[in-house]
Amino acid sequence: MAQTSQMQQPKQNIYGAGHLLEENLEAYTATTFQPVDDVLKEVVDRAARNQLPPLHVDSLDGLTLEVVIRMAGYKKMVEVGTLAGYSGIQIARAIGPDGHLHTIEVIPQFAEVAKESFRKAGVEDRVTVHVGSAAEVLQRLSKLGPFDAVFIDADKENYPVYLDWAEENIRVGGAVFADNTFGFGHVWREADTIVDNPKLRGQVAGLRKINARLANNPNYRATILPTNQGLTMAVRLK
Ligand SMILES: C[S@@+](CC[C@H](N)C(=O)[O-])C[C@H]1O[C@@H](n2cnc3c(N)ncnc32)[C@H](O)[C@@H]1O
Repeated sequence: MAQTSQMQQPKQNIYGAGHLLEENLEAYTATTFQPVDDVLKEVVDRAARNQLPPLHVDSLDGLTLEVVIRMAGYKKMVEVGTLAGYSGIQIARAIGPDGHLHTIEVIPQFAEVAKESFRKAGVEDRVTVHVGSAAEVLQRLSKLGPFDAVFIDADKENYPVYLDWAEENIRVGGAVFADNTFGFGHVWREADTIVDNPKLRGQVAGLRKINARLANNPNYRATILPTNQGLTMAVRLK
């Protein structure tokens, strides 16, 4: 049918699942709300020149994170997964000059790129970049808690480990944010049905666990923003 043949093919992500947001709406939101300013664009370009993978938070999710953190007035935050500092800059802007962000990156080269990003964004005084495996660094950070919020955006398989830590180290009224919680379009599947891609199977298993845990924990009120990547957010009630 003519109408069908004129329809745009849905965009595909790296695992072949479609993006949720229709392309015209995606273009409209990007033009209107302008989630990527010159500072963030420079980070993306410099990260590419340094051959970092292009895995920063979806630009609209990053902006949402910034706006929600500002609304809540959070000041003391932890980020698991720094990469080049893209989302870290948005968090740092949101917490303001009297806030502090501890961000954790396992690859030293990425951490160096991120430090440069924080310098260039003028937020280096309010950000500490910790180099190391998140599970280990988090244990050391416990003594600085409790924290207002944690943004989980590293190895998806280990999200449940990071959620364990977050549950112990955020205050009542604080929040857990987790990125990519649609599992690249596959989170609706039982993980063990993903037979052809063991990495994705592990990622989906981790993501399904944290979504279910947050959705069913009476100490939290949780939702998932239905963006292209899925952004889970949960506030601690008690
Ligand atoms: C999706 S990227 C983070 C993107 C970043 N939050 C942003 O939006 O700009 C995930 C990052 O987590 C790091 N990472 C992966 N496993 C990790 C671990 N076990 N501990 C700490 N960092 C880890 C990766 O090296 C990568 O830089």
